[in-house]
Amino acid sequence: MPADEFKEMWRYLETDLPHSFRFTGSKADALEVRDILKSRYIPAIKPIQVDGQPVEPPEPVPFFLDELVWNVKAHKKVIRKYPPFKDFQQFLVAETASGNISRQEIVSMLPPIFLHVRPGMTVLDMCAAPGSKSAQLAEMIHGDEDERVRQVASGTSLEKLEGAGDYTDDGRSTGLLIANDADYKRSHMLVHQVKRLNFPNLIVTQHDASNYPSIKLPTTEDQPNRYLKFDRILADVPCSGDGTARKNPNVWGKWTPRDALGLHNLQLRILERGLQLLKIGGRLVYSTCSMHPVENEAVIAAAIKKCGGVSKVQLVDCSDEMPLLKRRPGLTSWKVFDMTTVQGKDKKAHFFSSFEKFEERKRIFEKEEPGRQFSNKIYPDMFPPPPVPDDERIPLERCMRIYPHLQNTGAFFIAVFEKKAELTPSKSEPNVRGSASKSNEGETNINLDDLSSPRKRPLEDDDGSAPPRKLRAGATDSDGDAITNGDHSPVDYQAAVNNAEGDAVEVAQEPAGSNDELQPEPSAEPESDKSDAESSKALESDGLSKKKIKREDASQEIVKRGKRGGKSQEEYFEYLPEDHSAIKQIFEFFSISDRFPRDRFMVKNEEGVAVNKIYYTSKLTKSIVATNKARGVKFVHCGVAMFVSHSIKGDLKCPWRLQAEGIRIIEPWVSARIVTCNSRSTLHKMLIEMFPIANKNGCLDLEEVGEQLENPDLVPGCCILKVEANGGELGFKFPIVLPLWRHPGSINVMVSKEERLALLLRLYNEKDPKIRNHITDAKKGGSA
Ligand SMILES: C[S@@+](CC[C@H](N)C(=O)[O-])C[C@H]1O[C@@H](n2cnc3c(N)ncnc32)[C@H](O)[C@@H]1O
Repeated sequence: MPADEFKEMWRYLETDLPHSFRFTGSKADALEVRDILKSRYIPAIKPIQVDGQPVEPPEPVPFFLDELVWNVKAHKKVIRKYPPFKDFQQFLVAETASGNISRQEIVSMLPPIFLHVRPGMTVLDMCAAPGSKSAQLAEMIHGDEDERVRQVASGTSLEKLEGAGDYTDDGRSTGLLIANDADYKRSHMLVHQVKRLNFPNLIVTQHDASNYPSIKLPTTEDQPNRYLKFDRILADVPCSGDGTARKNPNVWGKWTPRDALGLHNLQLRILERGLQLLKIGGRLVYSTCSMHPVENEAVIAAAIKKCGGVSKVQLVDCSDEMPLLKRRPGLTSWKVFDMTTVQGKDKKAHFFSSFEKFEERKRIFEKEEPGRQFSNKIYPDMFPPPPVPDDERIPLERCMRIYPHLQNTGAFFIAVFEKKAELTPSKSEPNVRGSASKSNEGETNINLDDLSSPRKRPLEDDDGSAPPRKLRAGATDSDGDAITNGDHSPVDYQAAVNNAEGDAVEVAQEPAGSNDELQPEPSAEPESDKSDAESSKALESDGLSKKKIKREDASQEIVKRGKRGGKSQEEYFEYLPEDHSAIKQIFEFFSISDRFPRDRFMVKNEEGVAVNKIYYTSKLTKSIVATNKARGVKFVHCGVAMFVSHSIKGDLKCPWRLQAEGIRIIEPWVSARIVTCNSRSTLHKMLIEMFPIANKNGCLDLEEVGEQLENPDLVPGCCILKVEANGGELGFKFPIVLPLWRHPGSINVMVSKEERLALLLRLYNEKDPKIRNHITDAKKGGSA
């Protein structure tokens, strides 16, 4: 990078990163919420002036389509001070809670876009926690299936619906996302994040990605041993995180060159495993939030070499993709940087352009300065690949480097691969350890029994050290060396880089370092089953006490045990037979079409008893979970909660109610117990009232909803409250479907407080603090 540009980059690195967010969910929903931002909040913010100068209102980021990604540059003091900004902030918080907005760094949104995921594809996210990119991938697999299912269920033939992607499951996407993370706590953060998506084509696993198990597919007559290969793979690997310095200022104090040296091998093994698991013709994106070539181009070059060269895997030239995204080409030459000390002091930086030069310098030091030690993690493949004939050359310039100054973002590295042929296993395969073996087609078959053995930790590195767990948090030096680098000014750094080969450069005194984690993480608490608690509160609100359920949902117990032990615990995923009495009862009560599959319902207890909750998964999810759970694949999560059981006082024809999470999946196929609402004021009444509301013979007039409740066939139990898109006087563009509990003389809407607040704000711009407090403060007895 030219010196002037480097200074410019440094200037940006020293400034705060603008906040950014993305509209999420199905495209139609995302566009609607975006339009509320554009029509309600932006015009109110635009006239604000600070010290006579107009403020910068939130604005869409130009290289993302459809204005679905926005930047907020205004300072937080301004946001706190001015009411239109405060309103906007309230909207952001509410929509984030209800899953329509996701706060995410701009650069972090890029890797999934370069994957070109379409509905129907099988996708693996190898290092997925906390899950922001998994959410993007899930949305892409989902496509516009909500709309398609609606049309198919109302009689349109599937063939008539055009569009890219496989929706042959009666309008539903046939695709699958497997989101994986090696870390127990982080994998539960991931579950928390992806659960909000209510996406049945999703599995969360907890494995070391560098040894990711081969996933078996159900046997067929001619193919007894079939393994899943993925159409798309994201390897957003653990990295030293220097690209996040704007967001995580602690990077300045904690970063050391050894972070990258310690991570290179793990990154390489993860990438290699990803390329093995990829279909021929499939795409893999490798990404880091680091600018360090040892974690980036060096990993890319080494992986291609180990996989058999450019005839097997190619780097894709993406220069015509996202044309408005400013980027720099990948590096083709670089130096490897280490920092040495003697007894923790006398810090010196060394740069090497080849492994030979490094070894030479090491030998000199061994003789002349025996106390001074280099990292023992410098390997030949960390250096630029040597010159080769043109047809073997790896075009590293096709990698993409996003620097902070190019468009006021964090830094990121992205490389896109396409697999051209089965891989040639390299002789010294570094990513296959222990009992892994090679099949004929370059597939690594891992003996899962070995992996689950406590004696043989699959996460261990060559030297027995576990891979870094605190990722992007300036991975602690794997040599146990406590060095942190100094406060490099651009001049120091440049001087060091330009210095003669391997010569030591004194590095400025390090500032008082902070021991804070670099990246504040969301709560690492394992996910608890909130909706169960919600549902019991809802019932208590009826004055109906929940009978003691004899058995807890086993998964809750497991989560609690897991929390105590901090270790992975077994989860249960038991599918119910399609003629199970509970399924039969539910299908009859709600008059659910026979076209809706009955064989994909699952419970999460060891005995497979439908006692508390019934979950729904996609077909492929079911076949993968059922085929692999006994093979030792660690499934952490799958399934969308669809039915919840209540034992309440009084006779109920059907004790099962539809759960808010799953209602949109099944509603198009339901033809009984639907209550429609086309009045703004009635819907408003139902949303602001936390307690059961009486029908028109009682204290509140529920207009046409009240009339529907007069129908004697609508016996107590769960109903669906339905507001059609663009229906009646409402003018809402959203179709709304919510679970509604019908009591003998009253009803209540069964959604969480957060969702209720978000709906009121979105649909009615309801900001009345009395109403909001009434909902927020509702204790037991409210339906939220
Ligand atoms: C850069 S973060 C991933 C961020 C994530 N893709 C997102 O966008 O939210 C890297 C993740 O890799 C995980 N990790 C570290 N070592 C791993 C390994 N050997 N296998 C799988 N995951 C690993 C960490 O727990 C961490 O959550």
